[in-house]
Amino acid sequence: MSSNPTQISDDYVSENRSGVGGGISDVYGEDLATLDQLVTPWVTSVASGYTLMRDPRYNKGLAFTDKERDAHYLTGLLPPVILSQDVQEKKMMHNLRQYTVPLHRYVALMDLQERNERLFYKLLIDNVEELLPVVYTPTVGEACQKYGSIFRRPQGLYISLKEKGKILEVLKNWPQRGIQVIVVTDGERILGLGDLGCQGMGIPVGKLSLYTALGGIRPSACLPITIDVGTNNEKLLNDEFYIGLKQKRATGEEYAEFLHEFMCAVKQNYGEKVLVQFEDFANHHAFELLSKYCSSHLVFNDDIQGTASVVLAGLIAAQKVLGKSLSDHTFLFLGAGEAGTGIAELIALKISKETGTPIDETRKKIWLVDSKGLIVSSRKESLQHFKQPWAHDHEPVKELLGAVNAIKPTVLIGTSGVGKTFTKEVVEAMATFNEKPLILALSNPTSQAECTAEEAYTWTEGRAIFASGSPFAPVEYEGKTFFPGQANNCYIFPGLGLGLIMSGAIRVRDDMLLAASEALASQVTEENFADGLIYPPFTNIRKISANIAASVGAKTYELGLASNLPRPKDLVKMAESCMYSPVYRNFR
Ligand SMILES: NC(=O)C1=CN([C@@H]2O[C@H](COP(=O)(O)OP(=O)(O)OC[C@H]3O[C@@H](n4cnc5c(N)ncnc54)[C@H](OP(=O)(O)O)[C@@H]3O)[C@@H](O)[C@H]2O)C=CC1
Ligand SMILES: CC(=O)C(=O)O
Ligand SMILES: [Mg+2]
Repeated sequence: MSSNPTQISDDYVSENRSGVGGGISDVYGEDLATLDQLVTPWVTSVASGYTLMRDPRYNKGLAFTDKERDAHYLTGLLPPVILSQDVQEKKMMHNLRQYTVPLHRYVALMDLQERNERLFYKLLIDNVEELLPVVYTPTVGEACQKYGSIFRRPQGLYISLKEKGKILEVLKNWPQRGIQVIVVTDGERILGLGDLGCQGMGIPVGKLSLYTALGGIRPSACLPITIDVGTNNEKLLNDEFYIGLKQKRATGEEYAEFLHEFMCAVKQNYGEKVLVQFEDFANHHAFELLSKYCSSHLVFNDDIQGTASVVLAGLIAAQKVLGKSLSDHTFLFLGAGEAGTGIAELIALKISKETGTPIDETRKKIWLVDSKGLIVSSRKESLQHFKQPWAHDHEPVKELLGAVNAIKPTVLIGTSGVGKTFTKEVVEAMATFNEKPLILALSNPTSQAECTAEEAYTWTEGRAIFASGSPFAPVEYEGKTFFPGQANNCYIFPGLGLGLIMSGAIRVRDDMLLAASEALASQVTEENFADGLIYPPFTNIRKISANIAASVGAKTYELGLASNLPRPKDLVKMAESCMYSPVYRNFR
């Protein structure tokens, strides 16, 4: 073999391409690359000493034992004390609690994730109720808004228009190979905060940390991606610290072609079974992307489908408190976009399956209001396609209050992204014709919630059943404590993803979402109901996720869409055994 490295590389490629590989296939797919396609030269080495301490996957900080310090050239690089992971956790939680500004906690947690991954996940798992609002909504929203200035080390993969024609190569730059879940955004509708362009990266990073902490997916199998096609946010375009492309968003053919290149590259690089979760795309792309790729890829839109599944779960659970079946309700939504119409459609499907009524009929119990008022048949021609099934016969109504008084809903759901829209009059109206009005203020972050928990309870004199997208603290009203629930898709996507992965699913179907809803609803206990909750607390979320995964897995096998055969007998056990544990490993 030549000593010229280029020559070696060429020999290697041509040898492999000729198929003389000793029967061993190239798992990285580089055999399939054309000769003129550039490949990344991967090197695998054993980390020790300083490099080991700087690798977040293996770093244990002061928890390295004397034996490990000796064997891995760490002696002297650390102070002499040896701390257990539990003591490290206690210390880190103590440090975090010193910060009074939530964003400072966020930055400290991101630093920890980059320094010591296992400790980060142990903290998150053991203190989920306390830390969820930091790594996720509401704080992640503020983090995205200020991403340019808090940005230290890049996380995730940035794919911008500059990489057009080379997306496959960019994917190959990511250091991990066995990717199982990708969360991708183009940053155009970040929570209810609008277009944050490239700074939306906080969302895929946060969602994937929940895939690991709540659903047990290995961190190395998770890939956060931000597609940067520009931004229409003038403030960002004029910000000298903005981290993304300073140009207006690509649209039309240019956008579609770029996304198509991305989806093809993902499948080529990671195969058929990688789950792609679309997150926080604007609705003018979200519905189209989902319908375009749902029959060729394992794709899932969290805002449309995950939100639908979590809300349906709450409604199924609420049947016990309200003594009413789903078909007895009348639903009114403020907001007719991804979340609103996604939820509406899954409710209609569930009622249709339960009662045997055609879905066109079950839709008639569901009404939606958008920025122009109640969606009614006289508006049909001018409506976006995802709103059209909800255009029922009714005279036009401009305002929410008018719609509430006209429709008299039993359930009011906010998915508008606009805060304070469930006014006192609206909530009081709900309380006049419902003994127990069910009010869901789903918009995130907290600043965009349609009403607060306190408002919901006081304006209904303590009769509301309330849940919100971002968490609210318990409320004292007339000597009684009310516990607001959190209706957020993070109850669903980690368990759903685990179920899809463990069964080797190749497609996502509505029946899997329904299975996830039933599984989540079945986890609400009598004690939770007594507290006024329609969702179980997050403290047991890994157990909940295992149950959701088992139900989704069972449905995947039933539908013939599972590729991990034969089907394991006990799917809950299977799910639990698949889950990542953040406990430190011992090094030889
Ligand atoms: N809790 C959870 O798990 C989730 C919460 N969400 C939250 O839901 C919100 C909406 O998300 P999404 O559905 O994706 O967004 P979309 O942009 O797809 O939809 C927003 C909808 O709200 C309507 N709207 C906007 N302003 C008003 C207003 N002043 N009065 C009445 N309607 C209005 C829009 O009307 P028009 O069509 O006329 O423009 C549109 O129909 C966001 O805040 C998001 O964070 C989303 C997913 C999950
Ligand atoms: C929770 C979520 O996905 C959203 O607000 O967009
Ligand atoms: Mg979202």
